[in-house]
Amino acid sequence: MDATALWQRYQKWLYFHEGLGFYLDVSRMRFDDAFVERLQPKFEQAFADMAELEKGAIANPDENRMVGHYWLRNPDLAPTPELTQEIVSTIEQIEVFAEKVHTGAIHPPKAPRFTDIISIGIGGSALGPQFVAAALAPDFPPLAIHFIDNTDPAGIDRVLTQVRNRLSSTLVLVISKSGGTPEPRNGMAEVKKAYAGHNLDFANYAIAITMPGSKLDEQAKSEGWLARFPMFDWVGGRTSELSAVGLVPAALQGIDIRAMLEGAKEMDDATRVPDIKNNPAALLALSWYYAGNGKGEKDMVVLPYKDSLLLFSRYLQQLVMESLGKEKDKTGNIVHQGIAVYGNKGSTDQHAYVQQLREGVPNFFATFIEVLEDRHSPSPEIEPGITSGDYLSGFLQGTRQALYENHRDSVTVTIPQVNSRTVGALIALYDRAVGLYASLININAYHQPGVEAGKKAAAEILELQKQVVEVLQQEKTPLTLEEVAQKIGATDKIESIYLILRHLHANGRGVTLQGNLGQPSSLKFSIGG
Ligand SMILES: O=P(O)(O)OC[C@H]1O[C@H](O)[C@H](O)[C@@H](O)[C@@H]1O
Repeated sequence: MDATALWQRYQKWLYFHEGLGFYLDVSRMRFDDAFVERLQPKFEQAFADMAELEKGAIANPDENRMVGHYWLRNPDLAPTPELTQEIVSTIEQIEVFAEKVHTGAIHPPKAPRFTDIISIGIGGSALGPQFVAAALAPDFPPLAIHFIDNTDPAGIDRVLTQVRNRLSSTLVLVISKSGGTPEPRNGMAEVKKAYAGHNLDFANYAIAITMPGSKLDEQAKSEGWLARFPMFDWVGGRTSELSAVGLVPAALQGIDIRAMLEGAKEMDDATRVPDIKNNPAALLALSWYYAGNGKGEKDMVVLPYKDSLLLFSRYLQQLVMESLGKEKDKTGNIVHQGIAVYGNKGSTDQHAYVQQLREGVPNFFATFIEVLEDRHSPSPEIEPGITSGDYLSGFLQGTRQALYENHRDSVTVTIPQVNSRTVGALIALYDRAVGLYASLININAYHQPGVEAGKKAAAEILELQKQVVEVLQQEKTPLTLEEVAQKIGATDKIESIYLILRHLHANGRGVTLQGNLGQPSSLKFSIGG
């Protein structure tokens, strides 16, 4: 396509939202009108599915749940007045609480103000708060946030070390929808011990964000924690940023949560329009379908040209891959769907893997995120007439062009600046794009059956560990792996037993071994003695 035709195509497909100052350019995806025509019936179905979902249909039948994250930013849409009230009052509660923490009306027992937050959560209970903190927290927030999003002891130590001198003025958010996920449970248990070690009563510092009645909720209630905020059954973890999960940490950091909700609501209104060309989420879903042939054949590389949006790709990774990565479609056919998502930021990534994008395996399409405002103040010139921001902008254009010339397609999302409204809008845009795309390919985007397998296997390993330790504690003489396995009747688990013992040995857990480390079958293990 020559330059004139491409410019025509650019203008033909450019989407602009005036209220948000938001643009979407899909001109560099090479679909033609016939393709759009062909997808039209699927889109009609997708728009209808979304309308049903928003009205409160059981859109997640496998878990028998409604899917209501859109109601969070427009509570009047909720299917019952009770739900509307619940949403409205939770937001008010969050604002009042944050205000009291900021003014010192709520303060730690031995200090006038809270200074820091340790936020404990994983998956959807971490990625949104992390993304939003990096994108929107002021340079000097009223409370500085630190995340524990794993059960890695060294990671936990790192956070506890960062706040070691301020533990007595550090709030702890424990965020878990289910209230039973092992990682945050472990993080909480360790942090609680750290507070006890400093003679601080954890309950005076701890806040639970979880479904009412969950294990975590019960614990918070019985121990009299500082506060509890509800997470609703009908909000999935990966779409929970605009529920208490994201709003509590954001409000505490001084982020304008009303503006985030407003931006999301405006984008929800725009993406409800049942017309592909005038609906930015539909244009994204169309582009994804085109790129990957409706089968995820191409990966989505997300490249925001703005440091503060670095974590957007990670946030999207869960949203897209956990929602779309499914073995079966809704009819039960084996489909192995999904779209792989990765990326960090431009122009940084141009000096890392963009070489492969331009010349290597053509197994991706790019999503550029452009921010029009370089910085809040005027930029100095670093060459006559040229600023650093001009470079950033030039690099984005250059990479988009270089990829296109080599038959690598891209979409470009443009926002005027990174602020609470535009971040809310981005979250809503992708929520809807995922929902629409899921309808196009006929899968349930709102469950995650595959996650359970790993959890179950891990639980079995921990059970096996207890048995292994018990056997070795009873034995007087060192045992080989085979002997251990035989004694517990698990000869098929010999490799697991080896890995368990190697880990215990490396951590001074009383396991001694003799033999050749490079030949596991030569090893003999004992405990104590
Ligand atoms: O918030 P939680 O219930 O602790 O869940 C945390 C995360 O873990 C699960 O394994 C799910 O796959 C995620 O969708 C979820 O966000």
